[in-house]
Amino acid sequence: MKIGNVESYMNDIIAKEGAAYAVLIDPDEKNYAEIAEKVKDYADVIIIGGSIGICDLDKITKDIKEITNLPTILFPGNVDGITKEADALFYMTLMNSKNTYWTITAPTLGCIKIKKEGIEPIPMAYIGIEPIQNTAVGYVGEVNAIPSAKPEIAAMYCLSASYFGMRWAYLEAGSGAKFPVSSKAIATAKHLADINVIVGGGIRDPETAFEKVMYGADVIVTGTLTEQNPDAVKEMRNAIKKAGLKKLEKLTNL
Ligand SMILES: CC(C)=CCC/C(C)=C/CC/C(C)=C/CC/C(C)=C/COP(=O)(O)OP(=O)(O)O
Ligand SMILES: O=P(O)(O)OC[C@@H](O)CO
Ligand SMILES: [Mg+2]
Repeated sequence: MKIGNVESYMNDIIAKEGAAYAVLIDPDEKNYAEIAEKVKDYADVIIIGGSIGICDLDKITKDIKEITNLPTILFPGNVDGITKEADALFYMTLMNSKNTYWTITAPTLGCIKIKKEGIEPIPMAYIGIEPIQNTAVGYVGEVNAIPSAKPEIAAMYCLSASYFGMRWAYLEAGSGAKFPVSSKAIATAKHLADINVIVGGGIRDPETAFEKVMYGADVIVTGTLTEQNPDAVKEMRNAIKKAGLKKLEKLTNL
């Protein structure tokens, strides 16, 4: 399967800047247009999705695209999270769900529409990490949460995902998580698996974002922070890019 434009764009940013910044906009958020306006100059991509969504996704996605002029990637909470207005979609399997609906059936039920609408699928292993069990995604996705004290289990899922041919793994603590995915889990995953690692859930300040990138995160996602305070996006971007370049320097000086 060939790599599409949005995925190549993300790979280029990661190669040149060491890390990319994805702002999650929940289409259920009433002030999505205001958020889009405020983040457009600082996010690299906008990911659009909600874990319990009843909204006019076509219009909202079109509006966000027009306002930001950034690549939009769907982050579907179910088969109703697909719209032709988006540039790409995380074709995701919730790898450690107890219910096969979330590991294989939901994406499969969506794949023909994704093909028909010409949306670029980005294969992604979506991996739920403690404290995801206390968040909407953990509940809806019936996740068998990986203990935060067991980074090697998270890393094992990333290696497995890479052997399944996935190019992206999303270590997810859950939207609004009390604490983010551990840096040890990120570093262990990057050490073990040749896969791009997205980290999201509970990242509320630039210092945390900086640390997660230094430990290996290729993409940082913020949703709650930038929904509540879109202006935070500027210092988040600065921290992510500063860490990204530092990480690249370290790698080239090996
Ligand atoms: C690829 C296709 C068509 C479907 C995949 C469907 C799968 C596997 C979904 C995984 C389970 C799930 C509920 C994912 C939701 C991901 C998401 C949009 C998280 C963000 O949720 P928020 O809306 O920010 O959380 P709150 O509801 O707490 O605000
Ligand atoms: O809302 P936050 O906690 O930033 O989490 C973002 C994303 O990982 C949610 O799926
Ligand atoms: Mg939400």
